[in-house]
Amino acid sequence: MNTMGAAGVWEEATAKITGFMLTCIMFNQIFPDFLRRYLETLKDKFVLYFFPNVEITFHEYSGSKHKISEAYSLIETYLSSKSPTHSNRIVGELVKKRESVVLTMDASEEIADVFDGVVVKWFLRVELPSSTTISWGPSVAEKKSYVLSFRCKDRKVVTRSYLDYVMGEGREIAVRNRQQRIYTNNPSDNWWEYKKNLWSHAVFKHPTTFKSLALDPKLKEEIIDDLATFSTGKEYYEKAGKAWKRGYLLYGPPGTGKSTMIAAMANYLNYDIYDLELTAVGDNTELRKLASVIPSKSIVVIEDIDCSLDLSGKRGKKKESEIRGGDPIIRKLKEGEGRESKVTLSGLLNFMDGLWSACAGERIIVVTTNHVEKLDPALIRRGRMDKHIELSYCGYEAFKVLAKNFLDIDSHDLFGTIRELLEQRNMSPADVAESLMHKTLSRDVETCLKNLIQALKNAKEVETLEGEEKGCEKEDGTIKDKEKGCEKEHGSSEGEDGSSEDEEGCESEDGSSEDEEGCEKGDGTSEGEEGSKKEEC
Ligand SMILES: Nc1ncnc2c1ncn2[C@@H]1O[C@H](COP(=O)(O)OP(=O)(O)OP(=O)(O)O)[C@@H](O)[C@H]1O
Ligand SMILES: [Mg+2]
Repeated sequence: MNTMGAAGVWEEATAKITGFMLTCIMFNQIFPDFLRRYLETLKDKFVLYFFPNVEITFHEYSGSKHKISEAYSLIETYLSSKSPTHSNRIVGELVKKRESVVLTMDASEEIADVFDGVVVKWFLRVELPSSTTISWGPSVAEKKSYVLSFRCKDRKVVTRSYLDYVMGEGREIAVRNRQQRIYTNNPSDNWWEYKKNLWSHAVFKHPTTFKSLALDPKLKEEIIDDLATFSTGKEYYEKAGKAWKRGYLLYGPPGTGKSTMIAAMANYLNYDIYDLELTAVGDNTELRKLASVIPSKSIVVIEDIDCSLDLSGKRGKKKESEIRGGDPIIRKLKEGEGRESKVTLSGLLNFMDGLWSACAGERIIVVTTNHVEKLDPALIRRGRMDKHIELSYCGYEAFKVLAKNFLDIDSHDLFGTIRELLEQRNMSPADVAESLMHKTLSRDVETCLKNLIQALKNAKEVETLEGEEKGCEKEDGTIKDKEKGCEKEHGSSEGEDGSSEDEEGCESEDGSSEDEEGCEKGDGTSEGEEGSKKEEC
């Protein structure tokens, strides 16, 4: 009975479906277009009644798994301006300039927004890794996405106007609240670990500006002008068919302000700094990956490029004897540098040119070196390094800037003497700055100036010693005693009363005392022209 009944129901259902399909075919053939459209609208209303909301999802990472999606960041920034008044869980973050806390939604919280009378809701979805297997490595990063939901009937307004509005506002707020950042590349072994980021960053707060930079005023003016022309030159570069990028080569002896100038440039342009540590880059492919995620309005910095890699093709391996000798800490550091990098000169040239040509937006690359003559001409040719800037020893004009910075004075009776001494010898701005710094709470300006005079006189004396066949050699501001290995930097001898801080004897570069090597000083004091510092190596 039961079996018969089931068969009957089945037959009945089949007949009904067939009937329905035939009706649909007849409907399409018989009913006129306008009636069909009307019925379709009715169907839409029916769907809308039961499923009224549309959802659009913006994932944190889309496309490149190493780069946060621009839309996601802009939405995040936009939503930071919307106070999540009804949320119980809110995230706070300090932003620049306003120095105030901005509140944003936490995971799984909702923010409502109104645009042109249309109400929408934003929701932060965080998906934890679904894997239940036990892993000994670090956990896989969670996946975040912003979900925008709105009524189906508002689809046009949302997709055509609201989203554009959100992106535009996000951009503006980002510019207003931007915290300048300094990035450095993570070693590639850890790329999977650092939440997929190739670069890690810190907030960049460097007080240097062009005003406080001790530099010849003409050169300073020229550099500022160059940067301003570049940053406002979008149309010019487009018209000229040239990628909007500019390369600066900063070269000169240690302590002449190369790194300081980079900070001044970044502050002037309000750009982020991407400090590329070449020794941490495995090969050219990694270098390209790093380059591909650098956004516009960035300064890419390669410091001391001649020390990072041997770009002539040979790897920069330290001499065995260099590693064996010296301070144990320095030795450890030097050993650590041994990580083999396969970045080649051509890889680096591509990083500079290939990338820049391919990406839109302004970027600056700054390369610094103490030894410009060691660099391959291809690396520093115009077009790659468009502007070569030599930063040299402290001149009188640069000294005046330092005197203003450190002592807050524009003139002094001792300025004349200092001017003469500066003309006679080479002292880096770093050494001048050190001599000018207050060393006591009394903040006595005259003592500081006398310190500098003494340091300059001492430095001059050393040059005289060189002439007196003491066996010392001048090398980029460094005096070396070839026979005894006694090394001393120009201008490093200074103290409150002009006495040398180096009372025990000469110090080697790594800070180890070399008294035992036979380096001996009379009384350890610097006595200026008359009582000359007695130094016997
Ligand atoms: N031109 C300058 N103007 C102001 N301060 C300077 C200048 N040059 C050097 N200094 C001071 O000296 C210190 C060292 O300078 P900086 O690190 O910029 O030198 P550098 O040329 O990068 O040296 P290195 O070649 O060793 O990297 C800075 O902290 C800064 O205070
Ligand atoms: Mg430097």
